[in-house]
Amino acid sequence: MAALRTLGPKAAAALDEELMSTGAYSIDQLMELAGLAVSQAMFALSPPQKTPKILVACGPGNNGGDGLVAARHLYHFGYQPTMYFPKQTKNELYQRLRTQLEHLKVPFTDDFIGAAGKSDYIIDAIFGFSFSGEVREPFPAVIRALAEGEVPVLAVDAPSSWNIEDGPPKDGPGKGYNPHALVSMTAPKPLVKWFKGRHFVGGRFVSQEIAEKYGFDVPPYQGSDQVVEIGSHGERL
Ligand SMILES: NC(=O)C1=CN([C@@H]2O[C@H](COP(=O)(O)OP(=O)(O)OC[C@H]3O[C@@H](n4cnc5c(N)ncnc54)[C@H](O)[C@@H]3O)[C@@H](O)[C@H]2O)[C@H](O)CC1
Ligand SMILES: [K+]
Repeated sequence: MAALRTLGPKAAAALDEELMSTGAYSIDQLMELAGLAVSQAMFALSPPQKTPKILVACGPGNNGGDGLVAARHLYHFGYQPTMYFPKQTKNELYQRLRTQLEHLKVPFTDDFIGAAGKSDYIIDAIFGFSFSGEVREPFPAVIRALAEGEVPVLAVDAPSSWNIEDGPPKDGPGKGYNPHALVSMTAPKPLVKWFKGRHFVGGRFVSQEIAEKYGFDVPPYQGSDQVVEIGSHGERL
């Protein structure tokens, strides 16, 4: 069976714009569905009885927002999430997502490496389709730990530090980073050509008509699932 078609970074950003203008969605709604999909992918990989302690690393953009939402759902599923969210903006949405977690007594840490050593799984919600250039502080040490660590990682939309079109970096902190699992948002990005792990697609909010306009496929979601597992490179299973 043919692989699901990929969505490049420019088209992914344009799709987001369209969903939030003529599509009449708010960013809160899209992020809620994206984060719920991340939490369902985590549950499909390993339930809270097996891997209770999840470290969620959040970057400064919407990829990080997906991580904040996912952590709240994971808490309600019975996991014990811990947050690493070093670059916080004054953006009101992110402050609300943080407050929601604080009300659940979900801890925030500045010590990624220390927390990683005590975790059963890590969610990489650092950078998504708007990542470019060299990894800037404070993230190089975090990316290096993801690349070298033994704790399995679920990456949100992209393994952070990978070029969205050209895949894994040949040097720098992300060299050798190939996470255990990936959940692509809306559609796989071109970088999946180099991905080797378990692969899910989520973000169940796009019509066939919109998918055709942007040249990607709506994956075969089953029942009320927010994610569907596909092959590493986007093959339909
Ligand atoms: N339609 C969907 O599927 C949706 C996906 N969502 C998620 O949103 C991200 C894309 O979010 P965006 O805010 O555009 O950008 P990122 O989070 O990828 O990153 C921007 C953020 O990172 C900083 N940055 C960029 N490059 C670097 C660097 N080299 N070093 C350090 N920092 C860097 C930049 O300054 C910004 O602050 C997508 O992947 C999905 O996960 C939405 O949640 C909902 C709709
Ligand atoms: K990521």
